[in-house]
Amino acid sequence: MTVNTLPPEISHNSQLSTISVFYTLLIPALILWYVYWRISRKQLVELAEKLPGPKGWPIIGNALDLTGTPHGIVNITCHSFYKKIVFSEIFSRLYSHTHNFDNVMKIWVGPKLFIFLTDPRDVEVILSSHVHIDKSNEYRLFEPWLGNGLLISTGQKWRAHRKLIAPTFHLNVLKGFIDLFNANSRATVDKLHKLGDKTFDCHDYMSEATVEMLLETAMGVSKKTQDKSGFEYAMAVMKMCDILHARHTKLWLKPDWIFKLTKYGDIQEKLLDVIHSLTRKVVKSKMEAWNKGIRGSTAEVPDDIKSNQKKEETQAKTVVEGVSFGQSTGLKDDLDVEDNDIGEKKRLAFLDLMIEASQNGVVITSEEIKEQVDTIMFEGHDTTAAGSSFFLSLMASHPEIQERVIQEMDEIFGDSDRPATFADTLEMKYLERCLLETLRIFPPVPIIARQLRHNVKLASGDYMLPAGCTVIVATIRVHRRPDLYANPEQFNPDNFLPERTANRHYYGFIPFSAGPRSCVGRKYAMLKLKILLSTIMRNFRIRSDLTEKDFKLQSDIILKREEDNIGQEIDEFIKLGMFYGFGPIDWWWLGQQILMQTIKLSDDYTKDDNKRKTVTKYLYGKFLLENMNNESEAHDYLHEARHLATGKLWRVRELDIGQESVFKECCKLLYKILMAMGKKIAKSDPMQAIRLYAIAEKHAADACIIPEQVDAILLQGLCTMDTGNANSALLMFSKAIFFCNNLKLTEKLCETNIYFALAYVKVGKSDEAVKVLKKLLLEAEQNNLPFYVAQANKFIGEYYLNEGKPHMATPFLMKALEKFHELEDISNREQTKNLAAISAGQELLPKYVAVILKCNYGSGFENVFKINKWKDCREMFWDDGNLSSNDSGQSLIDFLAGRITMGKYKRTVGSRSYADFDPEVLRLAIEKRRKNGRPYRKLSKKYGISASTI
Ligand code: HEM
Repeated sequence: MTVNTLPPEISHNSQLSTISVFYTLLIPALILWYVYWRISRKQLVELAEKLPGPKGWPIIGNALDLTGTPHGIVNITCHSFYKKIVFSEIFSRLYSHTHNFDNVMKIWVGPKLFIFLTDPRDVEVILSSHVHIDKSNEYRLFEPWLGNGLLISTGQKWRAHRKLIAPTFHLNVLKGFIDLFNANSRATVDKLHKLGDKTFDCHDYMSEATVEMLLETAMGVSKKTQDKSGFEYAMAVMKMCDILHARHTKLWLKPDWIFKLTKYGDIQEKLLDVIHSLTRKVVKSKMEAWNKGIRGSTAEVPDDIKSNQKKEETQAKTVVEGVSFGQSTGLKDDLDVEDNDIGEKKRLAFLDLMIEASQNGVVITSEEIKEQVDTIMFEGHDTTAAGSSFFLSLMASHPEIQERVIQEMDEIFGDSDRPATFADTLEMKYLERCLLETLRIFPPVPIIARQLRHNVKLASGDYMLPAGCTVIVATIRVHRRPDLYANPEQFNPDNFLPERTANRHYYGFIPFSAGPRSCVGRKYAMLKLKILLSTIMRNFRIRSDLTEKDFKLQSDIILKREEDNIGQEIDEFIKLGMFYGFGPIDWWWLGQQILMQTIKLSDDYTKDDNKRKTVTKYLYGKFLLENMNNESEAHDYLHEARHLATGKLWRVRELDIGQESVFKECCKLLYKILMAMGKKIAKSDPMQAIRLYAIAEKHAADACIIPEQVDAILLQGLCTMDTGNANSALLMFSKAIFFCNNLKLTEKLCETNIYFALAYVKVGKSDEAVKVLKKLLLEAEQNNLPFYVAQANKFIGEYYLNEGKPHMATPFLMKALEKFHELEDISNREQTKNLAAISAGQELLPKYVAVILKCNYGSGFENVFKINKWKDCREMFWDDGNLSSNDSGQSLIDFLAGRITMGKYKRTVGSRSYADFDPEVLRLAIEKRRKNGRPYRKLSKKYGISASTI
């Protein structure tokens, strides 16, 4: 041991000096690193200095602009039109910076240089190039999810796979999907009808619909391939996007090793499990169909929709150009190749083609297929879900425009509810303009990032972008340029009148990007959106309490609308309810009122997948149980909360509740309630108690509380024994033993073994019981569990006593007595003392009787007392003690009385039972007779000891 002999102030000073040495070394090290970095990246730094951008700090640059909450709200005013748009904090900071710089803006985030482009001429330089196709490092975070799929890959791999995949989204392939688009759109409308007049978040429904359509079309499998709806997958994708967004904005989360140590790492793993399990199922199911010779989608199309297929096929040669399918007028890419360029073989849908390619050669491996399926599932669903949700929101906030869309639908379809055909989609001119305008004002992919390997000269001015920087094409800013769109912040479908689009720069509208790395799914997206949205508009009028200026945008990977205020309000209520209901102040009645109101408020709130509703019901159930002792009502609330939380990964930690998951917490409380209910009725109605314990057991298993699960099994076993079915009880106890052994629950194992032995006794297998007890004794001794050592000894002793082998019983009982005494377990100690006394007594009894028989006639009893006195306190055998006053005689009587009280161990001597002795009477009688000088004879006779024998 070392002793610090320095006085405290000296020790403190030495700590200070260590810290100051550290800083003295750190600061020059940082300066040196900075100088080295500037020299090694001289060209990058010099070219960057010529670019405009907001002022930053030394070393960290503008990194502070990227801190803050992605969901925090600030109001900003756009420079020219004074129209308020509410964006999230980071998003709005960057967005407003871009207004201060005309076409180009640079920011430094530590050593990383980002350059934002907003001029379509510059955007063209980057996007039309076959050289600048590398994605920026930020896309690396997608890798655990999307692998090296089309979105992320580069170089030869990207080129080869793009060539393979692009034709699978050719218009002629897409026309074959129309029936499925119609069928799924109808299914969505049916779901919406069921909601009646309720307000709901359309994004959830759009997400589910787009996932299911992708599965049935591009993947060619039935949506029934997965057990659950597309909703679960869509929610997992949304949460994954939140995590990726957090990693983009919280710089310390970027290194993988730190990320994995955080809660985000854990959550990501679980989400990827949900996502990848769907992909695996999809590929497996398609592979099986392929091996059976089935090509095309295996999804079923209802008959009334199928009937249009023939008519559609005759229109297959229609060639469509222009904005109808998302491309700017005049631009062509690899998706726009003519029909004749596509051989019959290439006109397979996406996953069919992938599987064929993997079987016919080395073009693509099965791992690569999985990566591409993940990529298409993500890119194809979240983007269209966002686009369609924005469309519906805008319809609601512009009723006059909505009416024009509905009017167009009436003109095309009249009163018929027939499914839409491809020709119909070409007729939907106004809806199409509304859709394009939606994608302009709220582009689902708001920015595109590329890594530059070479210097690039810009077209808009005398600027050079240095190799090594990240270029960001700020689509959302390009789309809101006043020189391209009059009143750019205004939703105006006429921006896409043919005469206006014809005069606009090709790269002034790029929701799907453009050039060689443009979106492969743009035609697919447009066709699907037209069918889905037209079906909805033919069935509903959309209303919303929000106007466009209330929209809050989330600076996410995919642009989305922020959560509304109701969710936040419920969160606040929950916190208040918890504070008053469970807090330190005794205001539970206020807590109860708040929780009851929160239940009402959250009952109709379904857009968070019922999370808040579930949490509130859970809290109220807990309140009723803990504060009101109202088990049955608490049970109902908790049961409902548990049901709603089943299969959900909700962490209630965000709401400061601090449990692992609502589901598990509900199960724990339900377990408690059912066990308590069971115990209350176990005596009067053991059958019902068994049922309650069985449900409690299931809850304990769900909550992963195994010792509690074992308790529930033990109680089932005990009740089963009470019903006289000891054989079933044995089975239950062996189940409990199995759990205890597996999980090394030694103490529980000991307890269970005691019940196990008891059940053996009940079925008449006492020898088995004693084997179990001996094993238990060993186990308890090895694990130093004195209570179970005592219990085992006691029961083994009792067993031998019952067997009529007191000489074997006594050592065990004496050991048990000693242990209970040490443990100060009074009740067990007293019981064991009696047993030990009986056992020892039984051992000695024949000897006592023999001695009495040997004693002479007149003093038989006196001698018995003397023997006993000698046994207890080693008094001289020949000393004539005073029987009436000392306790030696009393101890014999007690001994006899002990046997009498223990009843079950009673033995008879001669013709009389010891049970007939009244110790007090006996003592007084002996005393009296002795004093009268007529000792013992009659008394002996009275108590059945015959005079002749004596
Ligand atoms: C409204 C709907 C959609 C929008 C706004 C959209 C937008 C975009 C954008 C802007 C890019 C370029 C991203 C970048 O370079 O960082 C892109 C790429 C991509 N999109 Fe889409 N997309 C949509 C729908 C779809 C659909 C439905 C699919 C598939 C079925 C799809 C598949 C892809 C793929 C695979 C890429 C990567 C292409 C490559 O790098 O070669 N997208 N999308």
